[in-house]
Amino acid sequence: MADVEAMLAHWAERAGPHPDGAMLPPHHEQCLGCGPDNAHGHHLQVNRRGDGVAADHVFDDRHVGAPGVVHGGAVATVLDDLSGFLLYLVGTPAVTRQLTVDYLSPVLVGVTYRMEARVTSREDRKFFVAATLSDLDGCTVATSTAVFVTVGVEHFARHGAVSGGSPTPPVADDHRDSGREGAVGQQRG
Ligand SMILES: CCCCCCCCCCCC(=O)SCCNC(=O)CCNC(=O)[C@H](O)C(C)(C)COP(=O)(O)OP(=O)(O)OC[C@H]1O[C@@H](n2cnc3c(N)ncnc32)[C@H](O)[C@@H]1OP(=O)(O)O
Repeated sequence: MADVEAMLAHWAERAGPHPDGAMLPPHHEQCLGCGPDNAHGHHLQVNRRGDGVAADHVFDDRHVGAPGVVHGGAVATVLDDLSGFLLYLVGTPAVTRQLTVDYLSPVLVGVTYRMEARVTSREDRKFFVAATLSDLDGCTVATSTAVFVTVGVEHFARHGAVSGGSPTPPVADDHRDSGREGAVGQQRG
């Protein structure tokens, strides 16, 4: 197991509070959605906007599915990752338990899209999220809903380290966590 203390420090460094409009920190440097050091990543830059989060994003040739059209998995990746920035507003680490994407129109390579996500409700350790991906004319091309489940930072320490560079390879372990985990963060709203 990676160092839980290091993971706690990683979370504490990022947890905020973050004022309205502030750019939010990446989940970690190698994150596929937002990590600045992931050569294959989307490099999302996400800001707090009121009670939600927002980002502008341009998909490139690495993300293509049908010619000129962004792969649905890439669309799901950025919607998931953007939704995962809400944990900084909720105030606790959390992971996606379910993600549902509606693909309304083709998402195009090389076009700027505006993404927004917000928490729609909370219930015990779960929070429910809605997100949209729209073009700059305001036409929504994809939407998602997600269920996030709050976890303790030890959840992340089970499978690898978060400090910069290549992630530590996972240890042989149960792929599933045992029992319910407590969240460590302060609830902020
Ligand atoms: C250091 C910081 C770095 C911070 C880094 C943050 C990174 C974020 C990155 C972006 C997001 C990601 O990619 S996250 C990575 C992808 N996601 C994951 O790896 C999660 C994999 N899943 C798990 O590990 C596990 O399912 C847990 C730990 C989340 C929970 O396990 P569990 O305790 O056994 O519980 P489980 O059966 O899964 O159910 C959890 C609750 O969800 C409910 N539930 C399940 N599906 C639904 C549903 N469709 N609608 C309503 N509720 C649902 C269940 O009823 C239950 O409610 P109730 O009984 O409680 O009422």
